[in-house]
Amino acid sequence: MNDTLHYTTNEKGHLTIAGLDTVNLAKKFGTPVVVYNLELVRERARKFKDTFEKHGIRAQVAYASKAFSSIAMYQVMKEEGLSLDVVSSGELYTALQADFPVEKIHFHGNNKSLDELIMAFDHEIGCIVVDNFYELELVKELAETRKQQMPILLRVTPGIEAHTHTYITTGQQDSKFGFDLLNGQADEAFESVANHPYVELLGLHCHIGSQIFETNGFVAAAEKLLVKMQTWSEVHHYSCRVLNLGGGFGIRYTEEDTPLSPETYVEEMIVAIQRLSSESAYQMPEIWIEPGRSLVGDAGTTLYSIGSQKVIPDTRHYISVDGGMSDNIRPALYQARYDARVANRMHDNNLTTVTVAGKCCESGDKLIEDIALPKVEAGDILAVFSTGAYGYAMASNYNRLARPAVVFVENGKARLVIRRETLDDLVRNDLSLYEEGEES
Ligand SMILES: Cc1ncc(COP(=O)(O)O)c(C=O)c1O
Ligand SMILES: N[C@@H](CCCC[NH3+])C(=O)O
Repeated sequence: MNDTLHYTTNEKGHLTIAGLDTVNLAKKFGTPVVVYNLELVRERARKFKDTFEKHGIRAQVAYASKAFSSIAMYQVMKEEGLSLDVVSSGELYTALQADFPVEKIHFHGNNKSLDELIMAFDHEIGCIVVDNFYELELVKELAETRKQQMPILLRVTPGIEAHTHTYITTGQQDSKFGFDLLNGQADEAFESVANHPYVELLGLHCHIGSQIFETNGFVAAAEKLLVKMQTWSEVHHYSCRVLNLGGGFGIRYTEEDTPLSPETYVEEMIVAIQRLSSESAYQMPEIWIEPGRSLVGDAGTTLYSIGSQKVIPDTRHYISVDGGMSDNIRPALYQARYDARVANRMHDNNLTTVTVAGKCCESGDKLIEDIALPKVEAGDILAVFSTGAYGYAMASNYNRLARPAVVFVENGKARLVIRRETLDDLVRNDLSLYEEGEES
């Protein structure tokens, strides 16, 4: 992940992804289309996993599938031996459809419904990451009435603010997620569940935020959680065996981003946790992590067709594409920056500054402000990089735009893994006022 953004092109001056000509991909699958370089996804998955193995650390690397949830991506993660973090019955259902091993599924969320919890019990998933007292009581009740074992982690907020956009920090005290570690909530939760006959408390979980480029936040969080686990061990003679530090490992969207490699994040966590546990004579816990963005983010590229242009002299030159905030809400929501190239003009260095606009009826629907691109014409293909995480996953049908197609490329082959929505898909759940229907 340390290398600078690099693009591969072919003899036609076209951008390639995993050896395939993106202009051909756009022709074959239409635009917008999200293309995943699966080779990169697998490489990242292996680097996270192998680093733990190399150091002989018991670990689970769970793909945080909110970043991009699809049957095919779950199958890839299964092939790579990863675990899976799901946050809804929808993601759990997708995992079941992908035949993902249930014992490696971890269920997150700050407001899981009773039905969702029952689904988790029915399918005997690996663990529920309990977020609050209401959920804890539901889980205990279900486990008792069903006389069924359920492993859990307690999600805690360690009071650490990661250096990232405020909407995507989660570990600080004022957060909707988790039991507060400092004000006694975590202790209260522990006491209500430790030594429960059916609910097995595996350990603690925290997630300090997303798109983080340094390791000290993870180390500080590990320390806070370990100190708590050690206290419970001393006071209550209860040993937690799992320390889950969540996800949040940053990726490169533009040249300004400076991500660390998966090996660095993992190694620094291991060193810190080994040091902390040996200092406190606490047994070395299993380390679980939940990367989302860093597994699929920069492996994804969205190909758009360029349509209209508008030049406002001395002000701005807009070029518009056939998607926008409906397939990538991140620029509008977080002021996220992206990089792009004109896929069929990779060798054209006669650049001009433009703003890439989407096609939604919102002035704020700008995918990239002020980017240097060659002069373009209608029908050119714009490739926006690093759209693989929280792009398709957060897509909407705003303005009744259809969600794009998704394609995986690997070993010189492209495979459609999510069909483009059709106009019929868009009205599938609509009911006519004039048909016989349910009365209220
Ligand atoms: C609990 C939890 N785990 C993992 C993740 C994945 O984060 P990222 O995609 O930044 O790795 C998130 C999202 O931020 C999360 O809320
Ligand atoms: N959706 C956010 C990340 C939130 C992660 C979930 N806790 C993003 O696009 O960056």
